[in-house]
Amino acid sequence: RPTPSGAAVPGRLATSQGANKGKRAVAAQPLAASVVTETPTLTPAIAPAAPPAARPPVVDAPRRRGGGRGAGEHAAWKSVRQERWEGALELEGELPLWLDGTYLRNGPGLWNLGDYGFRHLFDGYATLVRVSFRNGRAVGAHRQIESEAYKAAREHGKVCYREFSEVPKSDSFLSYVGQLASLFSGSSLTDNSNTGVVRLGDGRVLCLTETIKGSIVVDPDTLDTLGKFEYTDNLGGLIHSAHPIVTDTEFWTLIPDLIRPGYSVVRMDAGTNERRFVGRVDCRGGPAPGWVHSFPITEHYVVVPEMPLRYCARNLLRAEPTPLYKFEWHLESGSYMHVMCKASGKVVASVEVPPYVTFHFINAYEEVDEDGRVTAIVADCCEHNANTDILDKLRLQNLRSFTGQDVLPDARVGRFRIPLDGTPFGELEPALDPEEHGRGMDMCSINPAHVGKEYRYAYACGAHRPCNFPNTLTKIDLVEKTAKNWYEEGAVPSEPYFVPRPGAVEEDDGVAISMVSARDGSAYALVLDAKTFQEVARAKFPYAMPYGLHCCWVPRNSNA
Ligand SMILES: CC1=C(/C=C/C(C)=C/C=C/C(C)=C/C=C/C=C(C)/C=C/C=O)C(C)(C)CCC1
Ligand SMILES: [Fe+2]
Repeated sequence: RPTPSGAAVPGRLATSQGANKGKRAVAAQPLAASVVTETPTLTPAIAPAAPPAARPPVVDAPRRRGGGRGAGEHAAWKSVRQERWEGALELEGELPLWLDGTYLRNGPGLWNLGDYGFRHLFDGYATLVRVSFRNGRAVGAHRQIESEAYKAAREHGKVCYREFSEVPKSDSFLSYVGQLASLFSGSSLTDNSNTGVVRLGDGRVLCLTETIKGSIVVDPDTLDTLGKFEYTDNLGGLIHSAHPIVTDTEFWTLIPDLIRPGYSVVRMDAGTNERRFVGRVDCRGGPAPGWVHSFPITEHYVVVPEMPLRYCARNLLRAEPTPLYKFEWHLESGSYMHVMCKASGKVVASVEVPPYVTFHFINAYEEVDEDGRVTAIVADCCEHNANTDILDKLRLQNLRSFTGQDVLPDARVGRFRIPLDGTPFGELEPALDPEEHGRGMDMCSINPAHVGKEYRYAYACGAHRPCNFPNTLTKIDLVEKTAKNWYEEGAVPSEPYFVPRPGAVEEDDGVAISMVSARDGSAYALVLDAKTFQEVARAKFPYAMPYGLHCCWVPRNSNA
């Protein structure tokens, strides 16, 4: 059945119009009636292509369908029920009039294929959420990203590409051999771009995951999938950091080399599709590079982390997930931080540091002496006390079965100090007492004007214990070493994304926006005054929204 923009949504879809009827909803611009393309209650979010009996079994072991409407299961961990929606949002509070643009949030919002439920949070097919703010009003929308992986799953009713923990099930030995061959070429890896979303300096908006082929261009207004972002260089590689550093003029990323353990540091100018090789970092430990989900830069340097949680080619090939999925823990291999000069591509420091586990770097900056010489690099991250347990805690079964016990592993703001004077060791210490943010710490943002520079404030998810997942929003003051926390019983907030007020001078002059999935099944975009960390408004979606990961901000007419 065609949706308003003409896209076909498969199968048994009821189109209910006027989802906001009877509510105090205000549209930013006259909109056609808001449209929900919704599946009937309790049906899978994607319909299998044929009745299950007519097809070979797609599960290796019976698994209760996840994402159902079971009592006690939080809406944050249930699949989004509609392919797409758009409409005016009901407002509580007053939005600042200067807030003029679109907040985008990406994340794995669909964890079911028919009766088959995925295992891990990171497996879900990408759901892109938009909240556009104008004249004190808000319009919301969401849409599934049309990756090849998602389209194939929708068509065949089964996993067709290698996801974070899910792999296609071979129905014959021949197809198994075919899958192995395709793995080496990278063609069986997913392009399900469910992790990040960034606005490039030239205005294009990219959704990303860790496969290079999973870089997908979307339209920030319609949420249409516009196509693959084709890198026109010959740098090759299958995977890269899910979090490039993007500024108005450039894009930096890391490409791990799994054959000859190391990383290529590459840079792409805004307005082009061509990455250029800047330099290479050889790993100090083995047998493979450490996982580089993200990394930080400073004004003159790129910081390349090498943590003992390392990629594992064997695990990439496995048919069943291992305890650490595509990775392995190699404590004996050591933990390192490398620093590369952006201009020369030379490695200017490579130090051993205490063991660490991090997915998200917060920021980095240069420490200078009284003569203006750079003496050290300071790099901050959300650090999981060198404990990989967090990956297991993010299995959907664990997320859905909160019993009131405090099971979220402790995390902190880990501050590395990397001396540039040839000293072989670097330091890693907490930047503030982790009790300030409930010993939960991940999904961070900062004022974009401070990327690579000294900074004072970071916004992240923290914990109000007992909990099984970060359940607060926290504003960290790295100078005072204190935190301000937002908490609402039963709420699961996503990354608080800092949006500066145009013309702002102070670092925390702006708002922090987070999408919250509430316990009662409602969902809203929460707007906090970044200075006071008090709520200024919430814009409510008329349906439940699953948890999501990372965000970006597209100012209005930023391309005009
Ligand atoms: C690793 C490979 C792949 C997929 C990687 C993906 C989808 C990684 C996603 C990582 C994320 C979202 C990390 C977020 C961490 C958040 C934490 C720890 C929050 C903690 C709260 O306290 C494939 C693309 C599937 C294939 C190649 C290898
Ligand atoms: Fe991430």
